Amino acid sequence: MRSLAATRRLVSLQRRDFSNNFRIVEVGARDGLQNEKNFVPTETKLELINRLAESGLKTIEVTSFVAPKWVPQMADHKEIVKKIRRLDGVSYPVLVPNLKGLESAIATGKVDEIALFVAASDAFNKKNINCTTDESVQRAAEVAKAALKEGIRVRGYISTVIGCPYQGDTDPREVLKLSEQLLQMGCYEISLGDTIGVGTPGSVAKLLDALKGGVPFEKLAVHFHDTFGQALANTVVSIEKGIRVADSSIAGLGGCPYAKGATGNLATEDLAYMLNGMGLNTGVDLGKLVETGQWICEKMGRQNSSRAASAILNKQAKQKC
Ligand SMILES: CC(C)(COP(=O)([O-])OP(=O)([O-])OC[C@H]1O[C@@H](n2cnc3c(N)ncnc32)[C@H](O)[C@@H]1OP(=O)([O-])[O-])[C@@H](O)C(=O)NCCC(=O)NCCSC(=O)C[C@@](C)(O)CC(=O)[O-]
Repeated sequence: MRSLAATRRLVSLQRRDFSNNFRIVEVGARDGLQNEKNFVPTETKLELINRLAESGLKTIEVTSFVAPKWVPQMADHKEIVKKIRRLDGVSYPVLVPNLKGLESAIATGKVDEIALFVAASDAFNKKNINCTTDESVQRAAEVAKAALKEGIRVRGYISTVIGCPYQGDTDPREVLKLSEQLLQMGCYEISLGDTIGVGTPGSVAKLLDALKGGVPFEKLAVHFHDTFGQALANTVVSIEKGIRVADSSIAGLGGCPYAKGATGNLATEDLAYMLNGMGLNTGVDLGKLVETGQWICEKMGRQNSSRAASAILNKQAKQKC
């Protein structure tokens, strides 16, 4: 017979959904590259996506169907979705800002999942997608409706959930309202974006507590940028609160073109290393991730921002000597 204390512990764990499975949503090919000034050749992007899939990642955001005038790096979106080597069991979503983007994505005949995005700040929405928050919700609703009609799965992003570069701190109640609206539109998951990486375990806990009760946590993901070096700590807090999905970017690539000073996302290698250590199952091969991260950094002539990758590569180099 189980003791009363053990039963209480089990019930409490079940309530908080402490499942051992954790899904990493890889956003390096989109969020990671969109801010790069020099155009990354399409062939390099394709090889990056194919390598990421081979490392065991199950969701890889591959590009965005935004206006090339706004983000020239993503102008090869059609070619990308047509030429990826698709693996069974892997989803390859694309970011879509409006109906025009959705129509282009559908025309490729290859898109079965999209991601919509709105921000919890009028000022950021205006800079990023040239409309107010209310207009962005209306736009997102139209896109979601049209996508779902075509049998396309829809994920939703909320940006600036902690702070906005133009407006300051974000009120968690605004994030709650937007989350409910995105769920009503039919988004299967909401990714909470700390776009400029200002969050701390304190502010992230406050946000998640404000969402508790209003949004099912199994429908939430977190998307941390690492500007202040808080992304891993913020992820741990989110895990403690019951979240089991996080977005990250290989080698910590990235930054938002409309959020000056924001650095890349949490590095996928750092996230995978930490989750392994916490006994959470991601299904990814850390060694392959590290190779891919280093490969893309060498291709782009940039430094690898993953601390775990640098440590692993240093150790390997020493062993060779
Ligand atoms: C939304 C718009 C298009 C509005 O931009 P706009 O200028 O207001 O749009 P418009 O409807 O007036 O059209 C202007 C021109 O763009 C064209 N156009 C219009 N739409 C499209 C389209 N889909 N694809 C291709 N072309 C398009 C349209 O046809 C027209 O062409 P013209 O007649 O001048 O030749 C623009 O502001 C835009 O593309 N913004 C995207 C900015 C962006 O990509 N930001 C980064 C992604 S969000 C992010 O990174 C945050 C996230 C998700 O990662 C989470 C986090 O970290 O918080």
